[in-house]
Amino acid sequence: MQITYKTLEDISEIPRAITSIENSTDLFESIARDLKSRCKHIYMIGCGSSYYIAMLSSFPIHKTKLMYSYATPSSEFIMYHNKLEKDCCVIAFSRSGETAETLEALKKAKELGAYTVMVSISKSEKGMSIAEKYVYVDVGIERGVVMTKSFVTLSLTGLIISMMMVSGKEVIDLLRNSLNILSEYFTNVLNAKEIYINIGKEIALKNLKRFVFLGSGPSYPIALEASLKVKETSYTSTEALYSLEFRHGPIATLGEEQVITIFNQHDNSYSYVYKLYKELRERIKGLEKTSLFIRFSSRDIDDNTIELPKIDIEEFEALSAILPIQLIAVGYATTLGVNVDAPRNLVRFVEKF
Ligand SMILES: O=P(O)(O)OC[C@H]1O[C@](O)(CO)[C@@H](O)[C@@H]1O
Repeated sequence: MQITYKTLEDISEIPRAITSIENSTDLFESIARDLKSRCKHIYMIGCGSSYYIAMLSSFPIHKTKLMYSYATPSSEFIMYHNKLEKDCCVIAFSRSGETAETLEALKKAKELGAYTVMVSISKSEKGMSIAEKYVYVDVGIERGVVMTKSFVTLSLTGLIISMMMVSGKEVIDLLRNSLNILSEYFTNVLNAKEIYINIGKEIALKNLKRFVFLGSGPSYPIALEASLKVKETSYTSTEALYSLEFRHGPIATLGEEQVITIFNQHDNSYSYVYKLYKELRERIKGLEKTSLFIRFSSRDIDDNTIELPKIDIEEFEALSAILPIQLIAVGYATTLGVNVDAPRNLVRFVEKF
């Protein structure tokens, strides 16, 4: 049976969204230049998926140490940040531009003397009235409640602005090339989408109801987002951990019926995470029917691996795994009978807190 969901339509528009992002690089460059001239400390905030976008986007700055970048949920910013450094800037990510905690956090940031920026795919009057700079990325509306196309769009926008802040003009060619590779990969995944939807179906038919997502560095926010995507579409118990943290306690769950997903991107973490993957696979020999392994990587492809594109920007490689995960989540949830377009209790944005 052909599945037609708004969420799937949103996912199918991701390559087109990347074209819009490519066409906005001049805008992103001017924003990066402006931020670079004003700030030494950057806070990136958001709620839910938008907080994970903030985490991913802060990574390129964080690793250079040229400036300080911190990612924090909007709510934590409200409750725990009563003083900010000099030359501080707060960048908020929000699909709607309307989430109550994010707007409140921006107001507070402004009062504390920070320069405030909001990045959104919506033209929110509230957001525009609070943020000093409003970055609207036009990729069309998102019809589903869960963030899919918007997650990729806002992540790429944040990453591009961050990279432009800590690099020279030479980064533009690298970014364009990487966006092309990413778009081509996503198009190929979408052309073969039944493969990924069927992985989700199979997991549901095996009755596996626990998911663990392991990621390091830029893959950690992707693990968090993957975990949230499966949780909010299927109400299943999911968790995300830093990869090697699995050995420190959670390894006791090995042998339980569960799906373990490892993001093994090609950067400093590669050999450590690959070693962990091989070790875990060895330990569950004989239990493959109930302990399913999914590995995402661009290297050492084996039967458990979903191949990622080779991209020089590690954050882009990490992000590439999200589209297959979104399709797996849709296949899993719909097989369990959940309407992924309208998950229980979930609203498009939280209006009060
Ligand atoms: O990006 P926004 O619109 O601020 O929303 C953030 C979060 O709030 C929700 O829209 C609803 O809680 C989530 O889907 C999302 O992760």
